[in-house]
Parts: sequence; C-alpha cells; structure tokens
Amino acid sequence: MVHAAARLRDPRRRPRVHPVRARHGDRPQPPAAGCAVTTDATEREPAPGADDRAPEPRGGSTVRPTLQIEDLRITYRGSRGEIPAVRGISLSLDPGDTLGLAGESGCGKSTVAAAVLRLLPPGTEVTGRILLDGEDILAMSFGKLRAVRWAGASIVFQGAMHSLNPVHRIARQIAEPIVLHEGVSRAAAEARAVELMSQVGLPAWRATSYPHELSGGQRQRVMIAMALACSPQLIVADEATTALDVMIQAQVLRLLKQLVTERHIALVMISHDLSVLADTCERLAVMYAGRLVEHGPSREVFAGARHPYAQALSAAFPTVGDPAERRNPQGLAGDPPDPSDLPTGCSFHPRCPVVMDECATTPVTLRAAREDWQAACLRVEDTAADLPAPTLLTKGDA
Ligand SMILES: Nc1ncnc2c1ncn2[C@@H]1O[C@H](COP(=O)(O)OP(=O)(O)OP(=O)(O)O)[C@@H](O)[C@H]1O
Repeated sequence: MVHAAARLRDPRRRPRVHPVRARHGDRPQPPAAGCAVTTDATEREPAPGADDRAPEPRGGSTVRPTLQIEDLRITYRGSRGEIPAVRGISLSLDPGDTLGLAGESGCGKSTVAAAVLRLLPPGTEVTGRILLDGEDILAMSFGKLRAVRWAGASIVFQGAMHSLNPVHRIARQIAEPIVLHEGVSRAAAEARAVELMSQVGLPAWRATSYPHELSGGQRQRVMIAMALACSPQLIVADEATTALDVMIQAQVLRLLKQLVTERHIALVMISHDLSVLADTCERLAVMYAGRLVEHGPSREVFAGARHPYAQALSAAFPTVGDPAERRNPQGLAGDPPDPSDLPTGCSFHPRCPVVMDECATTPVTLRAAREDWQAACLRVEDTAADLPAPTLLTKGDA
C-alpha cells in the first residue's frame, strides 16, 4: 500500500512541469463536438491572467495552466425560456493558484462551477472552452469525463448531508472514487480513506460512522477528504463552508488552504462572502450578471476594488486583518437584473453610484487597472489615477 504521506513525497506527484508546447491560442482548434465556439477569436475576451500569466520558461520548460476557461457562455433552456446565465467568462489558474469567485445570488457563480465538471442540466447551451490540464472538458467523451471527475478535478458543494449517501459508512464513501479510479481493492481503498480522514482532522474511529452521526463541519471534512482522494489537480469549492458556524468554517478553510498548498492543487472557491475569499485565495474575481467585473489580487481588491459593484460588495463586509482598519459594513441598493433582460450598456449602471450618461449605452468589458488587475468600468481611470493609463483588453462584448 502506498501511504498518503509517501504519495505526497513522491516526486511524480509534484506539480507537473511540462515541456514547451504551443499554447492553444497559437494554433487553430477544431470546433469541439457539442461545444460551438461562437465567438470570433479577435473579439474574444482574453483570459484575465492568461496573458500576463502565460506559461513562463523554467529551465526550458513551461507550466501549463491547470484550468483555462475561454469565453465561456452558458444559456439555460427551460419553461421560462432562455436564461443566459454566463456571458463570456475567461479565467486561468496555474497549479497551486487559488481563485475566489464572488458575486450576489444569481450572478452565475455556481453555473460556472457546474460547467467545469460538466454537471449542467441536459439541454443547456455551453459555448467557449474549458481546458483542464490542456484538455477540453466540453469536448470530452463521457468515458474520458468519468475518468477526469475526482481524479482530475473534484467539487465540494454546500450541504454535505445531501451529497453523502445516508446508508453507507464514511470510509466506504471516501474509498468509492479510489476504487473507481485506481482499481485497487476496497480494503486498500478504505485504508487510504482512513489516512485521508486523519489529514482532514477526522479520527480513525469515525470510519464506521454514518453521515447522520457526524456534525455539519465533520461532514464537510468528509467531502473534502473525498475531493482529495484521487489527488486531483483542481478543486472547486462551491459555498463549501457557508453553512458552517464561524469556528468550524475557519478550521475547514485553514485545512483546505493548507492541503492545496502542500499538494499544489489549483482551487476555485465560490462564496458570497468576499472577506472569506480575500482571506483564503490569492486572487479574486467578482461576477455581476454573468460577467466578470473585477479580477485582481484578493486583498487589494477587497480593500480597494476598482469596479463600483465590487466596491459595494466589499463594503458590505467587515475588513479582515488589522482591527484598527476595520470598517462598518454597508449595503447595496437594488437587485441584480433579470439575466434574460439585462440593462443596456453596463449591466450595473442602474444601481451604480457613480454612473455617467455613456454607461447606459456603452458596453464595457475588462480593462487593465494595473498589470495584474482588471475592472469592467468606464471609470477605471478615475479610480486608478495614480496608475499607468489603462489599456483596453477587449473589443466589444456580446
Ligand atoms: N437549472 C437551471 N435552469 C434554469 N435557470 C437556472 C438554472 N440554474 C440556475 N439558473 C439561473 O441562472 C442564473 C445564475 O444562477 P447561479 O446558480 O449560477 O447563480 P449563483 O451566482 O451561483 O447564485 P447563488 O449564489 O444563489 O447560488 C440565475 O438567474 C438562475 O436563476
């Protein structure tokens, strides 16, 4: 049996450094089956962080992004007609990167998360590309997709009680993906499950417990252990700690942060709570009405966002860190728009405290506020007066 600690020490399990290869943008890609790439390459929003985080030569090698999302557009189809929930999102994460995805309810965060593991309802229209370690999730066969789930990427949802099988013991459930993906015996997989439980702070005697015998925090830990079971390159945590009390939430977040650092896993963490994201992730991306409106270094975005929506969102939370600098939380008037009937121009303009006439007519996509920081606001120059003049990163928008 290979012990988990040995697996971590094993150089074969270290972050993969790949030989130089053409980036996907460098060569024409065939349209993926079931994935219509509708946007002309010249109009496509460049992945924030993709260009400035392009594979860097490391002794003749490059690091391939773990996750690369290119111009992702998602439209639900149902009894209420078409709901364009995601409208052209691009993101890139290298091994070990941590990205927080924030925004009010209904802005499309969970839709992006579900798309990454292709868990959207049948009939949903998805365009663009989602590359996991260079392979397009949207174009994969179901067989390949099954191999990628858990082993390549795994997801931790809110409310572990609903994700766990009530009639199976904990160790058996954690062992399930190991048996499935690594073809080891159930006994060996359950022994590994107990090691994983100890890594997430669950005592070995809990191996024979049923989900209902655990607390909410313990069940979330079981979900994290399952997510880690097959050493994925990417974990998507969708409101994974939201339902927990603050003490347990802090513990689970610390644990997740420690594990992704040790294993060099890329983490996409989704939450309403900007302060939690700022504390856990290096980068923060803020969504509004299906688009990214801000993307940059977490703590700086949280402390001084460039987009008025992201400013309002961060003002709604107390600051992290130095108590002397803490501010009083403030609210944001109005509601997010109906995704199938967005306001013209900037979708945020009806709620914007610094709106100008042209905001109602001019669509705006991400512009550079700084080399590593973008905001989708015509006034980004006003809020970044001390920085070099912004460069328009994108042309037009859908
Ligand atoms: N299965 C579905 N069918 C139709 N519309 C959907 C479906 N799932 C989500 N939506 C719609 O898509 C939009 C985005 O929803 P999504 O759940 O991605 O938002 P969110 O930002 O994750 O919200 P929350 O924080 O409340 O989970 C919303 O308008 C929602 O009503």
